[in-house]
Amino acid sequence: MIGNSPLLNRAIDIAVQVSATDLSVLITGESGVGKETFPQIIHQFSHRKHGPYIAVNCGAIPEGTIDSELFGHEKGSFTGALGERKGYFEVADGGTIFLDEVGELPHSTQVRLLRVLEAGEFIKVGSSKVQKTNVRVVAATNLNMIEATRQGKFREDLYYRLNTVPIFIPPLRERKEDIVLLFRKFALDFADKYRMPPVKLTEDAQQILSNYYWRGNIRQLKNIAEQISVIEQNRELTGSVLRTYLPDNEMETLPSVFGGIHQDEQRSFNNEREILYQVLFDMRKDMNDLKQLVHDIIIKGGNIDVATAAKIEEMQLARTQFVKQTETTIVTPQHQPSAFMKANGKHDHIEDTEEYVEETLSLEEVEKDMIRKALERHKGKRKFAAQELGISERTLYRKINEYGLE
Ligand SMILES: Nc1ncnc2c1ncn2[C@@H]1O[C@H](COP(=O)(O)OP(=O)(O)OP(=O)(O)O)[C@@H](O)[C@H]1O
Repeated sequence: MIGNSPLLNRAIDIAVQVSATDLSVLITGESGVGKETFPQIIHQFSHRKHGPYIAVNCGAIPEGTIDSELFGHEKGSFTGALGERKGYFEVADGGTIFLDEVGELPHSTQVRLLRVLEAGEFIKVGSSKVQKTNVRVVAATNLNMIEATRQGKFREDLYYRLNTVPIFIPPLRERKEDIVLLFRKFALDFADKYRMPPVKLTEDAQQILSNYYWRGNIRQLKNIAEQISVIEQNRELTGSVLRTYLPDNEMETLPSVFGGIHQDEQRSFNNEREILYQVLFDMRKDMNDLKQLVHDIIIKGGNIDVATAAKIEEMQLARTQFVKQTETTIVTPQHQPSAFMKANGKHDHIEDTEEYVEETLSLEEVEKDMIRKALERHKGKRKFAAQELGISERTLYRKINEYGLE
């Protein structure tokens, strides 16, 4: 865990102290501050460290199945319950369970959870037999739980039971001294991952980085460190280049405006950069697919069978469609050269693409497309898709529902 600010150290101290007890802990803090590391510290420093540790993202499990996931079910207790199943509370007996996004739990599950916390008892879905379990619960949320209890979304008794020991993880902007340290660590990690020299920050870039608002906290910082590590040729990052990576909606918190670029143009520039970034990743994937294809063809003695031919055609089609989408997205409706195009001297190209203007994709469509592709790339695994997209699993879950991508 990187960081040395007094507020972070205090949170770590509390986690270590409380680990020796079996008290419930509620970790709060904005999204992306690093809450997930704390239950692991608590588990590792506790007498339960040789027992199981199970992390559950309550916000990512559909309401209809969460009781069964947490507490198990009996055979035939609902359609599709073909066999008996153990829940996490049974499996984690003797260990620790981490309930992330605990504020998202439905009411029926809150009742069951309260019973486990108070009596160490639970009942499987479809059963009448009371079972015992000895599990330490650590929960986390980025919601205002007092407000949630006031609005009746979260049971007050459960909130106080969970909140026996509260640990607050401060947002990144309140531990400025950690920002450059974290960036260096991520720059080294990504240099290793992409086999490139690490990006280094000039003095003014360090200042800008430290004074930025970081609404998405460490997750956002990590995401930006990755973008920079992949895209920037010059491995010494200056303040003016860094600014182009920081979303403009938080730019007012920076000491000065961009070198003469208008806000709308900057917004458009940022959207385009994200799309180009996506193109780079897609191209890398295509390269790997191609290498695999060539390898398969060589193994088959140079013969291309029907399946391989179909795969090649599919790849060509996907690439043509993506290039077309990308082109239409970066053409502004008023036929104006965008900031990116100006910067790259591609003004002529825009005036030649009138027929594309009507097809311009909305940001929502682009977002939907990116989410669909990320899910495909990770074979439906939301955790990895969310990581690639730089959003939380809960946000991804919400967007999947919103866009009907199930
Ligand atoms: N101190 C740290 N040092 C290095 N990496 C960190 C640190 N804290 C967090 N991270 C990284 O930042 C990212 C976000 O952290 P994490 O998922 O724990 O945030 P969170 O507070 O649980 O967010 P959410 O509420 O959205 O689930 C992760 O990739 C994590 O590995």
